[in-house]
Order: sequence, then structure tokens, then C-alpha cells
Amino acid sequence: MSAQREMKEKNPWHTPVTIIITVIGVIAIVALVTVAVLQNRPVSQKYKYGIVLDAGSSHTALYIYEWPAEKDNNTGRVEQTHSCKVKGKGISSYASEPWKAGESLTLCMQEAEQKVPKKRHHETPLYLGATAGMRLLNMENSSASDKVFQAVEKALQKSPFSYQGARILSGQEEGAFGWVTVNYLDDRLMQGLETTGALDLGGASTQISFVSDNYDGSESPSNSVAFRLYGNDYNLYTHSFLCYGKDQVLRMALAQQTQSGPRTILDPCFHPGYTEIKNYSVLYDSPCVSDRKPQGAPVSFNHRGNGSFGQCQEIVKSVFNFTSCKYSQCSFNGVFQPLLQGPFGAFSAYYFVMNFLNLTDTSIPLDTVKDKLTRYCATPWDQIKLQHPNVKLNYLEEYCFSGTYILTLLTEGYNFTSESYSNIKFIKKIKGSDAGWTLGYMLNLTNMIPAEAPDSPPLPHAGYVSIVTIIALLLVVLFILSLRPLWPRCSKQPHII
Ligand SMILES: Nc1nc2c(ncn2[C@@H]2O[C@H](COP(=O)(O)OP(=O)(O)OP(=O)(O)O)[C@@H](O)[C@H]2O)c(=O)[nH]1
Ligand SMILES: [Ca+2]
Repeated sequence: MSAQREMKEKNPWHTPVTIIITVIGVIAIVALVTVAVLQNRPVSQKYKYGIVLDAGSSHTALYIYEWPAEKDNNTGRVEQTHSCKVKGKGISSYASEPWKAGESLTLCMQEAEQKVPKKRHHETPLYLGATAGMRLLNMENSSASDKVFQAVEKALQKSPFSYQGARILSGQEEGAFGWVTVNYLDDRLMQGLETTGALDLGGASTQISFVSDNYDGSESPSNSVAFRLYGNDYNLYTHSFLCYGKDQVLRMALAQQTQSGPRTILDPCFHPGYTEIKNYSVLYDSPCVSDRKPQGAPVSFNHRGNGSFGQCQEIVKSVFNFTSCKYSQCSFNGVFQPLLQGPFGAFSAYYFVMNFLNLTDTSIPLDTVKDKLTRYCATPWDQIKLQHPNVKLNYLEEYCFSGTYILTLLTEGYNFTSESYSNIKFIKKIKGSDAGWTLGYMLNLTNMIPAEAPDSPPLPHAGYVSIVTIIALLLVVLFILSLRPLWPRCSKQPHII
């Protein structure tokens, strides 16, 4: 018993000095780890906002984007937080009453004021970009297009946001920014991964944009856009076909069938039993067809359907010109196109149409896709209406035509084969943001994609904390070892020789 007490009294660990040193050491280490964890923790997030109005040929849409405030110049992910579809048609349809173009935006602008926090309004950039509808109006009647812009500007200047201007995008910009959007959202740019091509089908124009290894931009410089993004160089091929959006191609297909000014046409691109009276002057009121208006035609014609995919495809093919190509290879209308390469994302009307037709699965062989469309086109119009009571008739009547146009454009126009067709993905959104040119446009104008790779911290947060913890533990062990001289001796029995 007394030996035990003696041991306890002699145990240096029980001296006050050692206890104090140990406690201070532990507190110091806990403090070190806590500071390390707190110091490097992301600060609570504040957001910035940007607004883009997409003034398309068929309608205008407003998109609100949001990103963490402290990261706007490097890695912060910009996300779409809200979209608003402007009621009515595109701004180019207000050529004869321009003030209405400005008024049409009011509701969506009010919605944007609700969605963006008030204290951020004045610093939120607001852009309007117009595409093929305004390109056509500008070609046809530039003073009317100027008036539409004036009306739109007047409406947007009234908003509390930081209005940055309204302009017509070139076809090249429209194609290139669509490509930037898709690849930014897919995280392909920052990581330097193989990029995805972009296929955009609008109402009045269509764009194709992709990177091809065998294309350096020299063969057709007007189709080339060079980018340096996050330290990687891209030589993008892009082309926008004006008049090859689906609404204008439908006009061209109808113009093709009404050249003799008939009173009735039997259109294979519309369902059997479909019958509608259409006005010649409305049909030909577009620069895409106006020079072909038949002389001496009656006021209207009876547009009737007979639902034949094969015959419809022949008509659609006739709107492409395959005869002349002064380059090594062309898509159509004498436009250069390098060899198709890589995966493609096909959005806007590509998605609306293929999604309605249940044909977004591109692992379905192309022949099967054609068979399905053949059966769909041949279905009587009354039956189609019964099967889809909730679909707007002006959309419903056109899916046979639009599906036929999409397949023809992809295979005959751009030269997708039954193999490369499966590289196409029909998409609407990527990670919650709509695929389209607007996000790429805003990223570019706000300099949010740097040319060089951003300096990243040498260690991610978790790695930093782990290393500090390991060092702290090592210090504990060292500390304990340094007290070794004070350790109680193990009282082993002495060897008796
Ligand atoms: N079926 C269907 N069609 C749609 C829908 N929204 C738009 N469309 C049609 O799809 C086509 C393309 O639409 P958008 O991509 O909005 O075209 P846009 O931007 O107005 O036209 P561009 O200026 O040529 O780009 C047009 O013919 C529209 O009428 C939809 O929800 N469903
Ligand atoms: Ca568009």
C-alpha cells in the first residue's frame, strides 16, 4: 500500500507543471485546428445577377442568371434562376406598331423586378439580343427595325436594372454563344475536356457549331471563331443558316407547292384530313420567299394534308441546294462544313419537336425513327387531335412537317449518318439552365470566362484542414515524446544472474 502511494507521489505526470503544460499544449492545438477550419471556410454567399432578353423570331424570353458575388471572375458557376416567356409573338412582328414591342416586355420585366433582390437592381446588367426575326426585318425594312429597337430601348431604360443595350446578334455570335453555353454548363471548358457541338433550331434560322480537329479556320474564315478560355485554345466552326429555322422552311416548302398559284394543295407534310384556308399574301410575306410569290394567284388557297413522310421529305429536300460547293466539303447552299466530330447537343425546336414525337432517344436506329415518323404523319388529323387534346393546335398541326425537316436537315443537310446520329442528344436544359445563346452572351459581355486558367488555391479546403490536423497530431506526439525523461520507469524485475 505504502509502495503504491510512493509510486504515485513520484509519478512526474502528476506534477502541477506537467499538467499545466499538457493543458496549454492541448488548448493550443485545438485552437490551431479551429482557426484553420474557420479561416478557410467559404464565407456566407452573396449573389450577383444578370438578365438577358432573347428576342427570337417567334417569341421573346427573359432569363435571370445568378452567381456567387466573390467568384464572378473565375470559377463561380453561373446558373439560370428564372425565365419568363413574353406573351405574344416576337418583336419583329410589331413592325407596323412598334410601341407594342416595348409594351410586350412589361410583364416579364415586372417579374424580373420581383425575382432580383431590390438592393441588387442597379448593379444587375440587362441585355437584349435579337436574332433572325430582326435580321430579316432589318433586311426588308431597316427603318421599321430601327423603330422596333427604339420602342424596346425606351421600355428597358425605364427599368431599375443597369441597361446595357439592345442589338441584333450576328449569326456567327448566335452559334458561338450557344456552343459556349452548352460547354460551360457541362463543365467542359474549365476542365479542358472534349467539347460538345451545338445545334440550335429556331423559327427563322438554325445554327451548327462544333470543334473539329481537321479544321484550323483557314478554309472558310467567315465560319471560324477562335476562343481562348481557361487557358485552352478553341477553333470553333460555326454557321447560321438564315431562313432555315422551322417556320421559314415551312414557308419555303409551301412556296414550293404553290408556284402555279393553285386554289388547293395536297401537302404530304400535313396529316390526312387536315384542311385550312390560307392567305397567299401572308404566306409570302417574308424575305425568305417573297421573290417567289406567284403572279396572278388568288387571295387564298386550301391547304390540305395527305400525310406521307417520303413525299414530304422530297419537298423538304428541294429547299436545300446541293449543287455547288467551292470548298473541300459542304453542308448545303455552298456552305463549307468540316467533318462532323464529337457529341452534339440539339436544343430549342429540335427538342420541342423530338420530345413531342417521343424520339429523343438517339440510340433508336435512324431507320426505326423514320418508320415511326412515317406512321405518325399518316395518322388522320382528327385522330391526332383526339390523342392530344391539350396541345395547342398551331403546334400540333406542324409536328409531322417539323420532324421531317429535322431528320432531313441532320442527315442530308449536315451529313449525320445512321452511326453519328447517335452522337446527338436532344436537350432542353443542362443542370437547370436552358440551352441557348443567352448565357454564353452574358458570360462574354461580363468577362466571366477568363482567357487563362484561374489561380486555384494549392489545396482544396478539405485537404487543407486534414493536413493541419495531421500536423497538430504530430505535434502532440512530439510533445509527449519530449516529456520522455519524466516518464515513470517501468519497474521490471532485475535479472538475477
Ligand atoms: N412545339 C413547340 N414549339 C415551340 C415551343 N416553343 C417554341 N416553339 C416553336 O419552335 C420554333 C423555335 O422556337 P425558338 O427556339 O423559340 O425560336 P426563336 O428563338 O423565336 O427563333 P430564332 O430567332 O430563329 O432563333 C418556333 O417555330 C416556335 O414557334 C413549344 O413549347 N412547343
Ligand atoms: Ca432562338
